[in-house]
Order: sequence, then C-alpha cells, then structure tokens
Amino acid sequence: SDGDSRWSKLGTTLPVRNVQALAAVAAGELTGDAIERYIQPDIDADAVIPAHSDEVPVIDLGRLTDAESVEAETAKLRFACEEWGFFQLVNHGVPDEIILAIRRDIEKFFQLPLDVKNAYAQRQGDLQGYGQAFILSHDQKLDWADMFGLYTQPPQARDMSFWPSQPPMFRNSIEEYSSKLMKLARSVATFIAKTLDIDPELVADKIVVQYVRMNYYPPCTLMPEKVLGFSPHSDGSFLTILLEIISVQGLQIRRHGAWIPVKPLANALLVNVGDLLEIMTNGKYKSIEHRVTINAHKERLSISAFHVPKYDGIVSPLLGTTEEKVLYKTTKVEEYSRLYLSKKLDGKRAQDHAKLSQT
Ligand SMILES: O=C(O)CCC(=O)C(=O)O
Ligand SMILES: [Fe+2]
Repeated sequence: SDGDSRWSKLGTTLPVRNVQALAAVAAGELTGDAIERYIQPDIDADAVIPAHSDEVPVIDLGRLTDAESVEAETAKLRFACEEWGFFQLVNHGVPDEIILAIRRDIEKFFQLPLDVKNAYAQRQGDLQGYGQAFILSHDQKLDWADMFGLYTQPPQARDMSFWPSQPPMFRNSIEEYSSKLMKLARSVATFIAKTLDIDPELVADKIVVQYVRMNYYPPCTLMPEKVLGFSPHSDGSFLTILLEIISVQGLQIRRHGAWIPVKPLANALLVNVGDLLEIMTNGKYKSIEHRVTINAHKERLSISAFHVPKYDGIVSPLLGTTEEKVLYKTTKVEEYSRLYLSKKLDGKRAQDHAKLSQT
C-alpha cells in the first residue's frame, strides 16, 4: 500500500493558469501570450471522419453473461479490442442513481469559486492536480482543460482527507461511483480474458489501483479550432472507463490515420484498451491514440477511471501459440509509468519503448 502512494510522485508538472478562468476573460482582453501556449499547429494535419462514428463497437454486458448470446458477444468484444481499442459498454449495471449523483456533484464542483477548488488541489499536491499541467516535453502545447485527479481504489491507496468536501455529498458519490467502476473493470477484464482464451486469474492482478480524473473543458470563443482539450495520447493504464458528465462532442479516436469523433450513447460508458493491456496481449489489442477538441460555446465535462496493476507489479506478453513471436518486453509497472510520465519519450510512443527491437 505504501508502494501505491508512490504513484503520485511520478511525472513532471508545470504550474499553469486555470483554463476555466482564462476562458472567462473577455476575448478582447486576452493577451497573445496567454493563448499562444495553447495553439496547436498540427490540429488539422489529419482528416476528421464523422461518418465513421456509428461504427464504434457497442458491447452489451448482459449479452456477455447470457448463455444464448455469450458466444456472439464475446466475438464482438474481441473484434472491438483488436480493431478499435475502444468500445461503448451498455447494460453495464452501474445504477442510474450513482451516475446521476456523480454527474450532479462534478458539475457543482467545477462551479465552485476558483480559490475553493485551488485549495483542494494544493492540499493534494497531486501530479495532475487542478491548476497544474502535466507535460511530456518542454515544447508540448498545453491542453485547454482543467483536471482534478484522485486515487480512489483500493481503500489503502487513497487518502479521503484529500477529497473535496464540497459539494456536500461529493465524497460519498465519488466513493460509490469508484467502487462500482472497480468491480466493473474487473468484470470487463474477465470477459477480455475470455476473448483471449486465457485464465481470468491472469488479469485479476492487472486491476488493483484506480485513479479517477475529472476533465473540465471550457468553451474557447476566441479560436476553438486551434486548441485541443486533450492532446493526442494513449492511456498508460491497463483499462480506462470514461463517463461523459456533460456530453458535448469532443473525443476523437485515431483510426487508419484519421480521427473518428465518438458519440457516446446516453447510457453507455466508454471503455478503452490501455498500454499495459497492449503489452500483455503482445500487441493483439491496441491502445489507441485519442484527443479532445474544443467547442466554441459549450463546456464539456468527463470523468476517466484508470485501472492499473499494483505499483511493483509486472506485465508480460502472453502468447497464443509457441510459434508466436514475442514483440514486447516483460515490463515493470513502476518503470513503465515513470517512462510514460517522463520527458524522455524522444517522439516515440511509450508502448514502443516496451517493444523488443526488431531486427
Ligand atoms: O474527456 C475525454 O473524453 C477523454 C479523456 C481522456 O482521454 C483521458 O482522461 O485520458
Ligand atoms: Fe485518454
């Protein structure tokens, strides 16, 4: 458990202005310097193809447990992990009340005065805490977003005294949401194990710690098409489960060199394969790059739950057949996370550092 608290000591941060406050400044009063840090020159480099949004796979958790449909739905899940790295999960069993409560409280939290939110963030000193940008390199553009993250699971890895106590029921709604999502992540991992024909025990230790991050993307009236709420990245997790709190188009996933906007169904959670699952499957399941664009007038709000092994765990590629070529190194979770959060990626994806050199 003390190992788990070391998670928060990784990475590089840069103190930045609160974007919500920046966005509230009248356009005429914004200085070039303030906005310049956010302008992304490559934003239009690749096409955006909204026509493919409807193809993002939808997986029904109920159908994975029903004897009649289990085979077909497992095949769909395998296809989703292999071909998309992303899927919408419906019939996921997280009660409506819990979703409504977390939605209500996160919205209220971001409406609190800046100094109140800052006080919570400063207490925490967290690596991706509110008012701090997490950067991978000096020349990286900043994201048009404010983020607030917390360790939520297992109970011994968290310190609830860091959790915001406003709005009044917030701690309670975070606790309920995160414990449901932890169970859900374990169950999704078990179904994923089934798609790989491996013992579910082999994934049980991959989902031990949960970090949740609330992502607030203010509108950008000045130049929405020039900034990103979240720069292109893949997740350093094993699995990630995302809920849109205020559902405004923004999330786009990379597919065949283009960007596909994701349009979440009203009752869906969005699940994606993280880097560690890519490593474990020897690259069969892909941790796909994604980004978030910004709306001119509407705010967007989401909560990501990242599921990772324990800090001193390892992930090794599992092979389907003895002839299969090993493409990834056995990776220490701590080392991988350090690399993922470091400035030393040299333009490569973090996953590529976990690959064995190809000769
Ligand atoms: O807000 C979103 O839709 C995406 C957030 C995301 O990619 C992340 O938290 O890693
Ligand atoms: Fe992400």
